Formats: sequence, C-alpha cells, structure tokens
Amino acid sequence: MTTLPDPCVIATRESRLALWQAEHVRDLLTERLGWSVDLLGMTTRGDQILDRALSKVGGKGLFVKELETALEEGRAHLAVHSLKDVPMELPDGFSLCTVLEREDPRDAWVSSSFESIEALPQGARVGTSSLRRVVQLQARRPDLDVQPLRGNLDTRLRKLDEGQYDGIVLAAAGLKRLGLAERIRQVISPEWMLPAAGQGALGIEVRTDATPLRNALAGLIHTPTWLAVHAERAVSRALGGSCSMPLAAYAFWSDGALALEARLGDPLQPGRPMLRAQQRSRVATTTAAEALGQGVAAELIEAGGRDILDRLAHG
Ligand SMILES: NCc1[nH]cc(CCC(=O)O)c1CC(=O)O
Repeated sequence: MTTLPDPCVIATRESRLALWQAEHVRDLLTERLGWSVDLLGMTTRGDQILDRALSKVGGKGLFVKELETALEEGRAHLAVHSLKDVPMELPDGFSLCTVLEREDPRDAWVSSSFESIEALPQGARVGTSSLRRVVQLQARRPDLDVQPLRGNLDTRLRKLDEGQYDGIVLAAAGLKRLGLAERIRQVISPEWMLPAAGQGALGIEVRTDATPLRNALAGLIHTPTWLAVHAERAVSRALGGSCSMPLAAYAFWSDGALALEARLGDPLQPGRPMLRAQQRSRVATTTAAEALGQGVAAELIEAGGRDILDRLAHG
C-alpha cells in the first residue's frame, strides 16, 4: 500500500460494545483526519463459543483472528480492539499502531440486590469467568460461590437480570461506553481488584506493511495511555502471556512517573494470596515502559511466580 485507503474500512466484531468502539474510531478518523470510513462487521470464534471459559478454548486470539484475516485479504484496513483482548504477541505482519485515551480502567460490581461485594451474604453467587477476578474475589471473600459467566455485555447483563447470579463483575469501561453506567453499584478500587493489562483502552491494529496508514494513525496515539499499556502488556508477555494465568497489571501516572503494579495468583490454589510487585519510573519511551514491565515481572517470578509458571506449564 503506497497511499492511504479511500474509503478506509474498519473491521469490527458485531457486539454492541465492539460496534460502539469501531464507530468511535470512525468518528475520530472523520473528524480529525477528514477520512471517509466504512465498517465491516464480522463474527469471531470468541463470539460463537459461549459455553466454556476463554482460558480453556484458546484465549484472547479468538477475538482477533478473523479481523486479521480481513486485513490480510485487503477487505479491511484496520481493526479496532479492546486492548485487553489483544494477545501479547501479534502474528507476524501485524502491528498495534495506536492506542487511544483510556476509559475507566477499573472493574465494576453490578447487582440489583446488593450495593457492594462487601454487602453480600455468605455463599452468595457471583458471576465471572475471568481467572483474575475469581482469584481476587476469593482472596477477599472465600465464602462466595463464583460461577462462570460468558457472552457479550448484553448477554451477561441479561443472565444477571434473569436471576442466575446475585451479582456480576464487569469492566467499568464497557458499561460506560454503552451508556449503562447506572448499572454500576460499586466501582471497585484497583487496590481491591487490580485490573487486567490494557483494560479500558482501545487499540488499532494494521498490517505492518501499511506504512502510510500506520504513520497517519500514529498521530492519534494518546501517549500517557500508550506508555502505561506497554508497561502492563510487558508484564504479561514476560510471564508467557497466557490467559490461563490469573494475572493483573495496572499502571497509572503520578507525579510525572509511571507506577506499575502486577499481581499473580495460583490457579490451582485460588484461595492463596496473590504475589504482588510494584515499581515506578519516569518513562518516556515504549522501550523504557517495557523495561518497567519486565522489572515487575522479574520481581513476581522471584517472589514465587517461577513455581506457578512451572506448574502451569506441566499441569
Ligand atoms: N473480555 C471481554 C471484554 N473485553 C473488553 C471488555 C470491556 C471494555 C474494556 O476493558 O476495554 C470486556 C468485558 C468485561 O471484561 O467486562
């Protein structure tokens, strides 16, 4: 590709949240760059497989593969993803060229009967399929009956409203984007429940060989978010990047420095406290942000993470 595509076609999943996100990027491209933009909606394997935990069926890649095929075949020029769903290593030939300003990175408690997780009675039923959330819930409330919950945001809310759970945990960002913020009963502080790497951020993926497109989209990068998510994703990448691992990684800016914390749980002993590590640094480049992430990962490995990873690899 030697010139910019016209129209520029965005490949997107068809859930309400994915469409909102693709439309948001379309509006930015139209308003800030004056481009004409079309959307190409598609269904991914991750949208079809709803009966099993993602960590058991191949993980994050399931939501992005079909979109990458559309880029490869030239049916679309860019793909918009929730960064949390993007694998730590992209396949050869694809690059993450832009990350937009982050929405609320925190997790949220959603329930019609109970105002907070603390207010739940003994043994209450909570829905989530994220190992990261399961381990953090059980560390704090070992009595809870945590049950799997999959599907897109609307499906999950419907299952809650049908009475299948006393409450569920969702990313605040998705609810806010869809105008569902009033469903949030409690925004869970990061100290309580540390978010996943990239949570709340949108990423734009292109073919690496689409140089003019990549250069144009680089102008939309939100640098504080870009550096924070590079640090978070480097933690996950250094630990093997698998979503069968209960891993949380969250970086935020304070006093001009990036403060990164990560937590690693043991999936075989979910009641055990998670390993924790944190470091801060005045990073200004993605290389420095990734070095911060690697430092935190090394600390986790040192603190007992090595054992967890070995058992995951051989279990
Ligand atoms: N794994 C599904 C997913 N991917 C991104 C979001 C929410 C939006 C975001 O984090 O950007 C969600 C739903 C959730 O975790 O509740």
